[in-house]
Amino acid sequence: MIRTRVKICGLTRASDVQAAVAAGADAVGFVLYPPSPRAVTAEQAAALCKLLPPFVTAVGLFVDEDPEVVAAVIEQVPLDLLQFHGDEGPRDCAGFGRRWIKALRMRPEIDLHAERERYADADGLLLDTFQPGRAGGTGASFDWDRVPADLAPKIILAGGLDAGSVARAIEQVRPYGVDVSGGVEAAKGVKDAERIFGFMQGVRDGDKRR
Ligand SMILES: O=C(O)c1ccccc1N[C@@H]1O[C@H](COP(=O)(O)O)[C@@H](O)[C@H]1O
Repeated sequence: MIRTRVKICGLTRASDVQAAVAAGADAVGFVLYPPSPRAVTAEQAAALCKLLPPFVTAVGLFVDEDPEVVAAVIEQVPLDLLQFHGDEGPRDCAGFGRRWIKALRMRPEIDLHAERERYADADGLLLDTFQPGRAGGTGASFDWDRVPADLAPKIILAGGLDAGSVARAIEQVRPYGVDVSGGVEAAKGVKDAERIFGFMQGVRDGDKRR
């Protein structure tokens, strides 16, 4: 059985990191984008990374950040993977000597095959809902029929997922991984352990059907 990998994003508290790890998350995400209500400083992210056991990936999320700032953050925070969630081009993403994924917001006109070619060196393509004026983390989903089946092994599906929808999403899209933020929160930046566990159960249910 193929196991869908899970990233829980937007963690700001030690207890939430511990809940994500206990529930079996493969990766946790720290939002290093100051305008986000889920933003953490590099100091906070470094402290939260210390709570991670081996085999759990630390992901740093950036949105059109100054490369010097990204470089300074990764000096300070032991991030395993960088997530670029803005309009960064492939060369912007590749210049840090770290593995990276590129978030693509599902604009109406997006050509995912062209984006796959453009970001051929990415370790994954994260698909998030497009809402004008929003960088991401909208809590809204998009039409999963728009994801071509041949791209699925490279796709991390995001956007409005929660315990109630993730099994269906996995069954339909068969992505490499799923990513959730708002769907496991009690309030922005405050995760809810029960919702995290419910989400992981949903992933396991989806895996039985994929
Ligand atoms: O979480 C944020 O505040 C955020 C801000 C800017 C860009 C991306 C952000 N979050 C990412 O958005 C997707 C979907 O989140 P949600 O489940 O719909 O709330 C996910 O990759 C978050 O990491």
